[in-house]
Amino acid sequence: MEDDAELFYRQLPKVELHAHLNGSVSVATMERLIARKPHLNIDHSMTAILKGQRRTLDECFQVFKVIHQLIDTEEDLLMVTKSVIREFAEDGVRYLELRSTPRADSKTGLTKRRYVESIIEAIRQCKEENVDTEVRFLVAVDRRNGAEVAMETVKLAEDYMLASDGLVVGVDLSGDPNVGHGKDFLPALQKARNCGLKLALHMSEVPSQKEESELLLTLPPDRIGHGTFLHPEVGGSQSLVDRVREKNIPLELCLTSNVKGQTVGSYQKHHFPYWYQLGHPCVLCTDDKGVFSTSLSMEYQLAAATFGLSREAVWTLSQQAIGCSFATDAVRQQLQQRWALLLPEVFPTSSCLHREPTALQTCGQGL
Ligand SMILES: CNc1ncnc2c1ncn2[C@@H]1O[C@H](COP(=O)(O)O)[C@@H](O)[C@H]1O
Ligand SMILES: [Zn+2]
Repeated sequence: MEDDAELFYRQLPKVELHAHLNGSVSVATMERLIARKPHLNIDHSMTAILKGQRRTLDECFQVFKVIHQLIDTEEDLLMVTKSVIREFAEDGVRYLELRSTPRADSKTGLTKRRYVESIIEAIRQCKEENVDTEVRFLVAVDRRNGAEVAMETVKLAEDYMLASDGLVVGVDLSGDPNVGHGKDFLPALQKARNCGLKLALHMSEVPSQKEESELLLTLPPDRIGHGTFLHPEVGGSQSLVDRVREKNIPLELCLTSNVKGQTVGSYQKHHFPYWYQLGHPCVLCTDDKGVFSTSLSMEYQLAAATFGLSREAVWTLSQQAIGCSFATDAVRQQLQQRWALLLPEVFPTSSCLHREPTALQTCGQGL
């Protein structure tokens, strides 16, 4: 049975800005994939990290390798993408930016182009089927594949930005942070920027990336993934923090991912409050809801419980995420209207709407 808090967090309209497609596959969908490919001898313990379990970041990347074996045809991609979109919508996500690394597979005939097209097709089908969430796509550059592939990926993203009716909106830089150096990707990322693609870059996910982060900030990125080790208290620097603040670059923060992947020691030690207290734009995200066995509702609930956020503060947090999205102004406006309409539904009877004007002002902030 869903308790009152769970209901609140699920009903809360939410924006998901940091979700890797293949990391977001649910147990139910995994079951279907495993049944399709029994010869691979894969079981669930190899595709997800359950409650209370931890893995090193290295081990997390092994999990992705297993998942990639299960998703290697256009048909798999279409099915997986549609399921992931539906699950986010069921969890109350009303705007979703999915990201994924184009892969080719000579055994199945999958090409990088067909990879991207399958995802675009899934997004279109969900729209036709009235799945209640607006979806955009970021094409991911995997740092493990080097500079040349990064440039090809950006070209692919550029082509589909023009050929997808605005569904492809940006480029992500991700992959094992201990592999490769950001400087190798600067030309590709600069090219992406110049042709109008937005940049969402994983930065300072591990402590050794300080110099790389300084370099990537010169672009600058439009959003930062994790940014776990940017601030001086954890070995980053004040000048990094100052630059992120000057440019007002939103942070995509993924609590469960960071704790389960052991880049952060505990929920209490997460960098969310550091940035939140500065009034810096922070967006709660899942990263890999399948691999880390989480949902965006759970992430909001966890952040509220760990850092003592009121429901009004949680509402403001979810609403501010609209402004951090890569959607057009028109879509952002529609989302703002949607949030305004949903406010009384999420805060019934005892809501801030019915309280003293001061509470109303706090609650309606930015509407
Ligand atoms: C845990 N923290 C993380 N840090 C860096 N990159 C990550 C990641 N989680 C996922 N990815 C990136 O996303 C890919 C899986 O989705 P796609 O196959 O692209 O859909 C991973 O292989 C990795 O490159
Ligand atoms: Zn990520």
